[in-house]
Order: sequence, then C-alpha cells, then structure tokens
Amino acid sequence: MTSNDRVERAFEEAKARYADLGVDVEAAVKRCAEIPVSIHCWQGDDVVGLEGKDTLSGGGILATGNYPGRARSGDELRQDAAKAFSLVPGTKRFNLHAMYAETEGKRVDRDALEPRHFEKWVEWAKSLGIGLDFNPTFFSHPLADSGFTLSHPDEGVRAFWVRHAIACERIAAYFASELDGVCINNLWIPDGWKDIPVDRLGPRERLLASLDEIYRERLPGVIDTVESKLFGIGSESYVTGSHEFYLGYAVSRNVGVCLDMGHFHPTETIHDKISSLVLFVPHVLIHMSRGVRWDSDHVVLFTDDVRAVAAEMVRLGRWEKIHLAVDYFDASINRILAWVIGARAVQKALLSAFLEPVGRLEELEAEGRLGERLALMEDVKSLPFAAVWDYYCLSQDVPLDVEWIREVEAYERQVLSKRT
Ligand SMILES: C[C@H](O)[C@H](O)[C@@H](O)C(=O)CO
Ligand SMILES: [Mn+2]
Repeated sequence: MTSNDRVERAFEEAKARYADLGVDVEAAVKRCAEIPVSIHCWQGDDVVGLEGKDTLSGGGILATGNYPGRARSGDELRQDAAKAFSLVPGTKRFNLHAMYAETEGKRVDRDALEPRHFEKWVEWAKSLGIGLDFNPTFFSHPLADSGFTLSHPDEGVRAFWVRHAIACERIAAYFASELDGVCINNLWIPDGWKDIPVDRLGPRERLLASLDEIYRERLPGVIDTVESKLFGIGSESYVTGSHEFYLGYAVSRNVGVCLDMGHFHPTETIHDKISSLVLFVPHVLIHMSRGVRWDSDHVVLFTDDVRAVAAEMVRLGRWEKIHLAVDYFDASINRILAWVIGARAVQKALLSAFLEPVGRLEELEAEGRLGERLALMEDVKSLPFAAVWDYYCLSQDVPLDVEWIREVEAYERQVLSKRT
C-alpha cells in the first residue's frame, strides 16, 4: 500500500467518526483551504529590510540569533518565501513592510516611497497568484532613534512620519488594484518611554492628530488597521499606541484593529476580544504570534491559544471582517523552518476549528446541558484529526508532517548554505 493509500484510508475512517457528530469533513477541508493567511516577509531576513542595513535597529523589537542563510536581497527573499509557500497548505498572502522597497541602489527616503518601488513584488505576487498586504515602517531609521515617530514632540519629525504613512496608503492601494482588490495596511509604531513618564496625554494627543491626517483620505481596496502593544524593548513603562488608545481611535474613526497575540499581559489571551470588536470596528486583523516571558515574537505553534483564536474565528464566521496573519521572527534557526512551522500550525488550528461539531455544541448550550457541552469539547480533542490533516496536505499538494522538514534540509544544502 502506498503512503497516499494509507492517508486516504485513514481519512475515510476519520470522516465517519466526525460524521457521527454532524461534521461534514469534506466541507471543512474545502473551507479551510479558502481562508487567506498572510505570511510575513520579515521572518526571512530577521526584519532587516532592503535599505542597505545589515541589522534591525530600534523600534522596540529585537531579532536574536545568527543562523546562517538569511535572505540578503529581494530576489533571495522571494525565492525563500516561494519555497516556504510550497510547504504550506491553504490560501496564502504575503505581508510586506515599507523597508522592503526596491529602489535600484538609489536612496529614497521613507516619505518619498512610491508604488513603483514595489513593482517587483507585485510581479512576483502575480506569478504566484497571491495578494499582498502592507505595513509602514516606523523603525530602523535615524528619525526613529529617539523612540518616537507619529507621537514625536518635534513637528518636523512627526510630519515626516505622517508623510511616510500617507505614502504607504498609496502603495497599499496600488497592491489592491494590481492584485486581488484588497490590501490590509497595518500601522504599528514603537513610540514609548523606557521609564515612567510625567506626560502620558501629550504623545497620545499627537498620535491622534497624526492618525487623523493619515486617514483623512481612505483609498479603495485598503483595509486600515492599527496595532497596539503593551510594551516594547526600550518602551517598558509606556507605549503611546496602547490597546485602549487604538480601541477608542478605531471605534470613533471606523478603522480596523490589529490584535497581536504577543502584545498583551503575559497571561492575557485575545480570543475573547474578537466577538466584542466585530460589533464596533469594521475589521479585525489577528497577528498570530507567541509571547515567551518578555518577548512577543516566537514562532507560532499549534498551542491552545492559537487553537482558541481559530475556533473563535470559525464560530463567528465573519470572514469579511476578521483577517489572519502571522507575525514572529526567529534568527536562531533555519528561517524557512520558522516560516513553515508557524504557518502550518495556523493551518492546523484552522482545520481543527472547522472540524469542531459547532452545531451539536450550540444545541447542548441552548438546552442547558453544560456538562455534556464540556465533555464533547474535551472528547473532540482526541478525534482522528491527524488523518484529516494528512488528507488536507495531500489534497493541497504539500508534503505531510515530518516529510516537509527534509525538503527544507535539502534547500538549506542546495541554496542557503551557499550564502556566505
Ligand atoms: C515587524 C512588524 O511590524 C511588527 O512585528 C509588529 O507587527 C509588531 O508586532 C511589533 O511588536
Ligand atoms: Mn504584530
């Protein structure tokens, strides 16, 4: 019996087990494959960008590790990302940052970026049939060295960053019009204080003014989201763009909110926030990440937290409003492995969420049979999910678990190890 036959046979048995609970497994697999997950470009080069630097600087974030093989150019990054994509089932998008502009060796400052500086990315996305998302870059720049950008007290510095963000709105609109009609443009700034500030209001007033200037004109196809953070490296005591600030801003200005799983208190989870947000803001972007102690950016795994977010998204079914992206950067391991571990974990979480017997659970809840609800939720965890996952990978033409690791090892030998 071939390995494919084994997968098919196990799948048929699993299908019957799930069918007993009213779950249509074929429909779950089909639906899972349709949900877009935006894969971040910055795992491929340790958040360095293409502006001629060789490290990430400032910005309240830090990529640690020096595993060999980092992508050093747009072409290398595209090659690596395409390899990673080939190992992940489902619908993929690619999430770019402004510092990945390609300016043919000429220095173009961030406030002068134009759509043409991203033409290669658009051609590449077209060749893969994927959409692009975007982020203005408010770090790794001399005008961000003070730790303040859109909330900077100096009017000239603040205006520079407002111009940068407006330039990025235009680039996002270009992605949307050239590709699949939408581009999520997510704004995250590092602004904050290492130690206890006296004036907590001033920076927030300035950020409010900056955002109003940036979003004065809303462009077709662009989904704007704002991303909060509890603290960053060097902004441990105060972050201008806190959750409360952006929540208020998003509700009052009709922009989207980005919830990054690593941006809250260490034990605080985000899945319970989504059903509240969808009632008040036009869009919710989830950054799937994994906080470890003070750090928020470890490779995503198939954890309870990730599964809870996926389950909530599937139960809500508001796909026009809720969007999924991954966000982490680990420079201490093979970067393709990092990309694929996280993206496959998200796919596993989505698939297991689509396999949940939601109808049955809802009935139990409505009938007040809460013990049975808890028992079924628990038992579902040990249904033959792996058989459906294998089938999903096979039907998407990507390698099965464990097999894909060998493909990355071969790529490392043939490509990454030659980068010195
Ligand atoms: C590089 C991204 O903009 C960044 O990861 C952001 O989304 C974030 O989460 C910062 O902590
Ligand atoms: Mn994030």
